[in-house]
Amino acid sequence: MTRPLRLALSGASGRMGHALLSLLGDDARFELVHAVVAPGSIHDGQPVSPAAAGSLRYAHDWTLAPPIDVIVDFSSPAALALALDHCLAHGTALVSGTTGMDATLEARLADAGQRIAILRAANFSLGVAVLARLLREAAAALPDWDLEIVEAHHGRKQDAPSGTALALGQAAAAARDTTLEAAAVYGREGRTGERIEGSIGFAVVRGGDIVGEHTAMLIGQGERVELAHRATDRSIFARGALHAAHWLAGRAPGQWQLDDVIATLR
Ligand SMILES: NC(=O)C1=CN([C@@H]2O[C@H](COP(=O)(O)OP(=O)(O)OC[C@H]3O[C@@H](n4cnc5c(N)ncnc54)[C@H](OP(=O)(O)O)[C@@H]3O)[C@@H](O)[C@H]2O)C=CC1
Ligand SMILES: O=C(O)C1=N[C@H](C(=O)O)C[C@H](O)C1
Repeated sequence: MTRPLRLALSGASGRMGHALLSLLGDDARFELVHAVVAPGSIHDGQPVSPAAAGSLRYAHDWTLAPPIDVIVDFSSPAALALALDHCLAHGTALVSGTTGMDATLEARLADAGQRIAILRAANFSLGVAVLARLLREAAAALPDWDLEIVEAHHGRKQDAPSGTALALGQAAAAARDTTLEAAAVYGREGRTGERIEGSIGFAVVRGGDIVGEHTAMLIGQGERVELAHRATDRSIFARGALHAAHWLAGRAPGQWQLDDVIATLR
């Protein structure tokens, strides 16, 4: 029998950390060996909860981490940068769902694929992967229709638009032979003038406990196509990330995609 993969969590005390820990308790594919929280966190040094690994306690950095096969990161850009340092120093595989990075960290992450196996996704749900495919097809089939992307999340979310909304926008832009940099319009206010032809508009809703909702509206004259996904439970993201971690550990260096993982599930 093969031994379980040694898995570490970055962002272990967060909403996604909790969802991952809940699944890891029953997942024989993994042994949780390290669980990182923010420096100064009330969780630092406390027993990991829900208890996934006996006496394991939350840690505030990677210095005392044991050998790790794969890090799963749902945290913040600052925490992801530290997890990436650890992966590069030890050749460890990295699965990350963190969103809201600046261009410098984006460039470091893109470069990391030359040295480690890395898989990033703004959304680890199967439904959003299918939504992206449908949107690519619709955006190409209806090239002149206006495209607006509306997303809604809980009030504690730190970044906007969501990583998923941006990824959907990128997918649609590519299907129309343009880029998000060229086409995006983020929010509208005051005397905006007419809609810019060919633009992709983003609108953001924040409130309460919304897990994550994305709607792409393709708006024509006298008709409209809406493609929507609503997440109601974070376990969908956690399950997707653990599938990805199991698939990624031990792979050759590279920038791997969630679609690579999904292809093997068929
Ligand atoms: N790709 C996907 O499918 C999904 C992606 N996400 C993304 O995952 C990320 C986390 O989301 P969520 O769990 O809701 O966020 P939370 O705010 O609930 O949790 C953030 C976690 O990161 C830790 N953290 C924050 N800053 C640091 C730091 N500087 N060093 C070390 N640890 C740090 C926090 O520790 P502490 O508690 O101690 O402060 C906490 O454990 C976000 O970017 C979100 O957009 C979310 C859901 C799905
Ligand atoms: O912060 C969240 O909660 C989520 N973030 C991701 C994003 O920014 O797209 C994915 C999901 O919608 C939940």
